[in-house]
Amino acid sequence: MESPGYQSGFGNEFATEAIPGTLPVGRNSPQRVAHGLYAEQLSGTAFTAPRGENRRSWLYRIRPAAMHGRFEPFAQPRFHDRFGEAPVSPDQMRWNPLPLPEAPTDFVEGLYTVAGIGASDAHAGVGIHLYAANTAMRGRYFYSADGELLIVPQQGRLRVATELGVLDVAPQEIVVVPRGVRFRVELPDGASRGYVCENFGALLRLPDLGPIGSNGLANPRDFLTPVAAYEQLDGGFELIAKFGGHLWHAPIDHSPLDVVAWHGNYAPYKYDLRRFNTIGSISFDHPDPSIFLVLTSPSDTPGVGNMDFAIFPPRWLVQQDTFRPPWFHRNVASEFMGLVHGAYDAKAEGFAPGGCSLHNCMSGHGPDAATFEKASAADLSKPDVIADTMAFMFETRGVLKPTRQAADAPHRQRDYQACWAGLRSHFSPPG
Ligand SMILES: O=C(O)Cc1cc(O)ccc1O
Ligand SMILES: [Fe+2]
Repeated sequence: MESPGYQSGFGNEFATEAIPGTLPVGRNSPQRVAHGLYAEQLSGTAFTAPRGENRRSWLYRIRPAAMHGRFEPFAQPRFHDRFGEAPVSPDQMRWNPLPLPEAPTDFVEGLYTVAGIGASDAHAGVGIHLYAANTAMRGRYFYSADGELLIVPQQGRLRVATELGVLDVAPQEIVVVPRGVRFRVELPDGASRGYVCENFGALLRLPDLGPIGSNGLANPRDFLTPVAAYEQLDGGFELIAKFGGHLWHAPIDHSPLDVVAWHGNYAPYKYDLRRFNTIGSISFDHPDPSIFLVLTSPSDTPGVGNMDFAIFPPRWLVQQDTFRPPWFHRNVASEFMGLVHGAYDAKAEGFAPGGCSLHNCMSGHGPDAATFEKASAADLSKPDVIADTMAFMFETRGVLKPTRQAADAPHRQRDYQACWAGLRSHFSPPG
């Protein structure tokens, strides 16, 4: 399973063979597949979804996915769908980075659920998880039947070996593993950490660009899907599934990463966030953060995301007569933020790379007191450059309910609200 080669484009009809001549020509399911392989379809949308949304792939593999032992419950109590076990407070919340483990911990063992909304069987909402891990998954494969996984590494590279090929992903890149696709994560840099959004809703897609035109934001050709790569391994392995909010494991006597060729438009992909073409105001005012949208999972209501993935990349600020950082605001949407690299322009201190914050529906937030003072006095005759930074937001239409472990976590910053305490009243009425 070497050679991360990639095919470029978003949601394309890809076709790829690790052994030339494997894909059937002009049909999907011939009586006998080349090289003695099995044909298997993997669907990511309803069979009857409109053509523009329909996603499925055909996999030509050594053994079908049906072959494994019986599933039993798998104990990993930090990774689950029990959002909001206690009443959800409207408090603004922030956490320091999840501590890296000391004992050997692989990607699945290192997953830690922070918050979420909705459920996989309602096909709406998300689960938001962190991971902190230090060892490769050995003899172990994982899939989520509950949602696609948008993984945002913050520290350490990931080698994500999937049924459809291998993706090497570094901090400031993201990877999306579709619902159902089996994979193994290796950690070439050892101790590693990051964020995961498990999307229970409609599949992530590129947003419409409206008046921006036909180019800009995340461009389709910068999304990379792996070429086919397979491993032929027999042994006493384990298949772990997240299914209905619970974890299960079954014995499997071979590697499920045994797809020799595949074609279709349902496949994992990666994207380098530094390729994002950032568009902003060149006159006045700070635009809404929707201008930073990378991917969106639409809801049934036009224009309202089930989940929006936005980033805050390096950029120039040139606006005149403008308070340039993010404004104070309350939103109908709920905002979970993480920081991959550098510092975030609304928070002078306390928002560390690897940390996260949660500003729920209608909870007031915005720049901290130090940022407000500095930006209110800044010299606007010169542009500012925001360099060396990469923050992101998972924004949902529903309230994000923290898990009990996140609400009670020792790494939660109980004094977070103090960052606004220094915002004094400057009001001086005339006369
Ligand atoms: O709260 C935040 O920091 C995220 C954010 C950034 C921005 O530029 C405008 C609105 C917004 O919610
Ligand atoms: Fe916000």
